[in-house]
Amino acid sequence: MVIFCTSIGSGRLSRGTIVAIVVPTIVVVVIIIILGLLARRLSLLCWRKKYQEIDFDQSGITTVHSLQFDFKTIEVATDKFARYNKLGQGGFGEVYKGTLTNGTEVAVKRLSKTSSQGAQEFKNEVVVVAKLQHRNLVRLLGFCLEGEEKILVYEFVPNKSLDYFLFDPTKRGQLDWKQRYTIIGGITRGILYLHQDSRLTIIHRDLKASNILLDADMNPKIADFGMARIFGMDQSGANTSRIVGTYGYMSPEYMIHGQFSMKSDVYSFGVLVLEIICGRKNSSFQQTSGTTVDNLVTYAWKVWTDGSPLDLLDPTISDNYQSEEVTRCIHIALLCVQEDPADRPNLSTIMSMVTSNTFILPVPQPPGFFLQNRRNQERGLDGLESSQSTIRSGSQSINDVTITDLDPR
Ligand SMILES: Nc1ncnc2c1ncn2[C@@H]1O[C@H](COP(=O)(O)OP(=O)(O)OP(=O)(O)O)[C@@H](O)[C@H]1O
Repeated sequence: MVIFCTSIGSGRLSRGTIVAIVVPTIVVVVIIIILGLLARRLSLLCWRKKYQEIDFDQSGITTVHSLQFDFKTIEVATDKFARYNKLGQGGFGEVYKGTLTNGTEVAVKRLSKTSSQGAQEFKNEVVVVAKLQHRNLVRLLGFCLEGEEKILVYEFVPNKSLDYFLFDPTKRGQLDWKQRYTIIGGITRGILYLHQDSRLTIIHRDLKASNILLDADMNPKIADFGMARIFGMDQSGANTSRIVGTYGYMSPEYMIHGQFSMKSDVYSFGVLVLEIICGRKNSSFQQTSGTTVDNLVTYAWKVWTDGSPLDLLDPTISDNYQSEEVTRCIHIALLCVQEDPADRPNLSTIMSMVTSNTFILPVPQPPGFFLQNRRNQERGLDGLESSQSTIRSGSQSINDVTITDLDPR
């Protein structure tokens, strides 16, 4: 450049030479500037796209694409659904543990192939359910839909389910009262979110100990809350001719008349709380005194009215509990299992009852199945509520039972 300038200054370069050098230089500089501007514009565009995606997410629009896993990814994660990865088998299909390539552990639910629901509807439901986020709910991370395969991918919850501890004679000793009380609080928060705090009203319809998973710190996470939606099981009304749920946890009006509502979930919650307190399964609970045989709910009512509620407490819980807390939980459970759904508290009231010891609890009315149970005993139908089997409706059912099949009257 110095030579070039000196040459011009000394007048040694011809006009043609100057043009031949300067013009290409200017062209190159202009091209560099244009490319720089383009690059800047491009990065701005990318940034805006990213921003819009985040914004979309916050406004409630999640793309189906972002939730979709391809079958190959699932196969790799589960080592082709290897037996050693199998976590268990539920009414909807088999569940496997998987590890994604980024190290995230997932639970993969391979749904039975008989669902009648269409692919688009299935995807829509997954998008809706994946939006539900609460620390006491098992998070649905995505799905896979390829050929006949319908797969749901959940966050992996490491400590198995509540029934695994609660109903095992040795393991239930690992759950002290403090933990059980925390678990009751967490389940309450989870159902409150499903019923009232999310943008949807979700009635679980199958609340039970095996659907409560425990995380690394033994905090409860409700599982399977979206299954009914995902399967599109006759969900639109408050009455159904088909019943899904598990005997023993189902409210009388739901089991007998097919009427489900948030109050039928409240009933199941009440049964679950009683199980957590006594460490025994509702379905196998039998307490005989004289000629009467009580199930868990009727026994809880009996000890309550006798003024000895602590008789219900799991004997593996030694002295390390506050009797007012236990009594209060039994009281709340009895309010939840009352015969008339209108008498049962809603979840926000239950939340206040569980968290505040100054909240005045009303006097409970007799529980559902209390009178029913007495009638059944007289008529030799006692085993009716003792089966723990799950009932599913729809084409994927294992026990497709209609109301008339169940009506004990
Ligand atoms: N997200 C998860 N993380 C870890 N384990 C899970 C997860 N989801 C399910 N499991 C385990 O997989 C097994 C089967 O679960 P699934 O929910 O399909 O059936 P279930 O609750 O046992 O029965 P049902 O279908 O009658 O409700 C259970 O042992 C459960 O603990």
